[in-house]
Amino acid sequence: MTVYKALTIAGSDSGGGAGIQADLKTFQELGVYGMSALTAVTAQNTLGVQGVYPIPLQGLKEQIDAIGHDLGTDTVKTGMLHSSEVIEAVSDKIRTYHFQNLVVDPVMVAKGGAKLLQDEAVEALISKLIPLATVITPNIPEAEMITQRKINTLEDKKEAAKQLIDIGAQSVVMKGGHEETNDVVDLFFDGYAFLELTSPRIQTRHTHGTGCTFSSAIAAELAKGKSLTEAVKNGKAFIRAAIEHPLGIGAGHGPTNHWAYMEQLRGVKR
Ligand SMILES: Nc1ncnc2c1ncn2[C@@H]1O[C@H](COP(=O)(O)OP(=O)(O)O)[C@@H](O)[C@H]1O
Ligand SMILES: Cc1ncc(COP(=O)(O)O)c(N)n1
Repeated sequence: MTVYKALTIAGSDSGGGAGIQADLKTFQELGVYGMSALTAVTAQNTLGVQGVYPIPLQGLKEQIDAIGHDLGTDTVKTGMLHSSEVIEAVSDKIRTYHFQNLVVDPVMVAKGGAKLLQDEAVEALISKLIPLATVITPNIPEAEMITQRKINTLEDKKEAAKQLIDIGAQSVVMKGGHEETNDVVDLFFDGYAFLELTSPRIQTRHTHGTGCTFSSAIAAELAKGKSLTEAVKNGKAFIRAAIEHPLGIGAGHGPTNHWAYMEQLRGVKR
């Protein structure tokens, strides 16, 4: 049996909708063996983030070493990295172990407004991590922060995507969840051609962890050897199903449904 492996380097969400919990659920659903290196523990639920507790840097490094020395991985996904020290340590480890297929979700702010990345860490993201990325998956505010340009039109999105490639990413998916259009358009750019991934905008408040889930689905598909374009298309199908069939739990921004995509493929009704 071939076992495909994926490592998430991200924060813990006690509420289970975002962070490493969302990542590991997504890996599992897509048939990939999930591993994790925790950057921080958050006390969090559908109402917001109540606390952020960074893991000591040495503890984070040892978690990645533990995987690098023994199990190895077919893909790495990064989420909440919190500080420039963490970004530098993670970039060093990725280079040391020659980890392939890096999906960088440049998490900055939680849906409720809590800061998950310190402002001064954006510089480290640009100089250390983005140049290693196979694909980077910013939402519009994150892309604006990294490129220092306002993004309003499709042309703006394309220019920002080109800038992210110039910084060193191999490809970009600029996510359209934060726009106000009828359809959600995620723009994929591999440095050569643009591909618009369009789906109807679902009217829902249950969007906690959408970015984490989407980037993990892409990472899982890359681990299985799918091409970048296939991985991004399948990732979009995974998150679309997860948003379309929310679990309806929690009083605030509830989690997405990580079972929905595979249940849809298997024709299962919950
Ligand atoms: N209301 C929605 N309807 C359909 N798809 C959505 C919706 N909101 C987000 N998505 C999808 O979820 C993924 C994450 O998008 P986005 O919300 O922009 O990222 P983030 O969670 O990082 O802020 C994207 O693939 C986007 O297309
Ligand atoms: C630990 C952690 N990591 C990431 C997010 C971002 O979530 P989203 O995917 O909704 O942007 C979060 N709320 N908590």
